[in-house]
Amino acid sequence: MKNINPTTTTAWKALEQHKATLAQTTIQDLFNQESDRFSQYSLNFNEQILVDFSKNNINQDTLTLLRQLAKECAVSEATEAMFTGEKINRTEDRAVLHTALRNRANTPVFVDGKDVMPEVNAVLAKMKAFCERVISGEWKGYTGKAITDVVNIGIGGSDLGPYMVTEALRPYKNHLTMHFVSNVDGTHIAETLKKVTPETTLFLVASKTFTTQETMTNAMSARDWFLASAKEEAHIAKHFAALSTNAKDVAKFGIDTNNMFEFWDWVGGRYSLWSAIGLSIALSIGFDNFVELLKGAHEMDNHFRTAPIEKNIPTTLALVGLWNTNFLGAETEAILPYDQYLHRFAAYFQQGNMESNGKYVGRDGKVVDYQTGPIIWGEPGTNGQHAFYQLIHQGKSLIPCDFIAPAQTHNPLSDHHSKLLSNFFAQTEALAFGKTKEEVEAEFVKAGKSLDEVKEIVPFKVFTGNKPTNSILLQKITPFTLGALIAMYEHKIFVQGIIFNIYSFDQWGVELGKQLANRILPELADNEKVTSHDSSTNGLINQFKAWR
Ligand SMILES: O=P(O)(O)OC[C@H]1O[C@@](O)(CO)[C@@H](O)[C@@H]1O
Repeated sequence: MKNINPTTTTAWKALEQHKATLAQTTIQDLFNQESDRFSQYSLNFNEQILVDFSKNNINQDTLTLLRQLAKECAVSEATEAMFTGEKINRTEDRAVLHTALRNRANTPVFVDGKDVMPEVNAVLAKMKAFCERVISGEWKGYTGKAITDVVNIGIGGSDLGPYMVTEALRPYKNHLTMHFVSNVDGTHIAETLKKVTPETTLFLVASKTFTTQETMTNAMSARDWFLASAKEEAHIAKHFAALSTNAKDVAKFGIDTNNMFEFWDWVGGRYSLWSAIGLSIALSIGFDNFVELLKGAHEMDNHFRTAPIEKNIPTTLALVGLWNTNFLGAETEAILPYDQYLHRFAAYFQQGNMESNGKYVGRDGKVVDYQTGPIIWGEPGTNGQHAFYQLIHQGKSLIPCDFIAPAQTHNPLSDHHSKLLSNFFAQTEALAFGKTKEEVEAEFVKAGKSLDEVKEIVPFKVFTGNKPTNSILLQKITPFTLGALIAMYEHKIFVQGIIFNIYSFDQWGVELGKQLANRILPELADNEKVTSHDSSTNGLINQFKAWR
């Protein structure tokens, strides 16, 4: 993979110049100039996902320069390197092949000279057989009863993806009740165990490394809780399975390695829902629907790998996003799904984006002098409208937003969906075009007010507009379209990471906190005064000890 500082490219310098030429142009101006702007600045995936990026402060020159930037930063070459198993995760010396997990074409994918597809397919077959046994009731617990509840114990990529997808695809779920435990706060496992019974509960211990403190602690507590009823360790095999790359520690924990669903070090945690980590998804919606999820992602992979840059959806979103952050100064991006089932979608891509591109050191080992990954946040619409949209509309921060909605709802109740979608359409219209002083005054006059009596309130009711948004309209949220949507965002993040010239697939930034927590943990074992830290940390620890 090449090592190119983007700011040294011709395109980046030209974009800096170009920014000045657009500085006085609003989104309203752009729409006035280009009557068919929607058709010029929207793309369609599989006749199932429409991506409208027209409500951004960009014109064709912007896109031309951004595409030139992608080319100068060798995005295509980096894409091929990823798909073909090159070890692009250099600091961990690993390939990055979440795409192989959903490679429904089954074309060979080589890592260290070995085609990984046979083992990928073997694990999928094992997952399928396991799901069929548990869902059908053939799999019995230690008292001979069928499983009714599944508890996924994991954190980060071993939790967020499975949780988000099972929630997003609730319309496809079967009789099994899914639970997700992640936080080491005892409340999380305690509240969950109140809802389940040992004899009908299956625990999935999901951990790529099988060493993560939170997951191991929760798994041990679940094991203790289970054995308090089941008594015999032999019964664990009927109620615990492991999703991991680490067979040694799985066996040490006491889980039968026949109940271990393996994946590999070339699967990043935040890209692992397509792997054995997705077992809870397959148990919840059935293996066939899980395959549909894989198929959707695979189709998006093919699109990303083959579509010309002008039609390439992930690349376009990456470039427009980079324009908003690195040239227009946005520091965050909001993901606003107008679909309650997608209530964990933004949270999922907080890890997906921020753990991938929240880096300050470039691939050359030097500190970069430009913005890298944006802060990702968001909540479902219309709730966000009653919480934080005030700032998006009239605040001083530039907050590009992705609005996502399904044309078809799974719950056609009364006129709910029309109201939801009317808000979805209205928000991007309001953010783009605002409301002028003249329009505000005209409304007051129409209501019988004189301009003199309203002149003080008018400024507060003016909306500048000119706020960039993308609108992503899905025909319907199905396993297939959800898989494509997730893969679309994965590849957007990948393209930005390549242009940022950073390594997107390691996460060294999560290590220091863990290291210091492991140092402090033994200090909490007694009530001795702590003096080994700075005065703040000492003070906090000692007050904790005094109060507990
Ligand atoms: O799956 P595991 O190995 O338990 O890791 C859980 C999560 O912890 C991390 O913060 C890495 O330490 C995430 O990258 C990862 O998804």
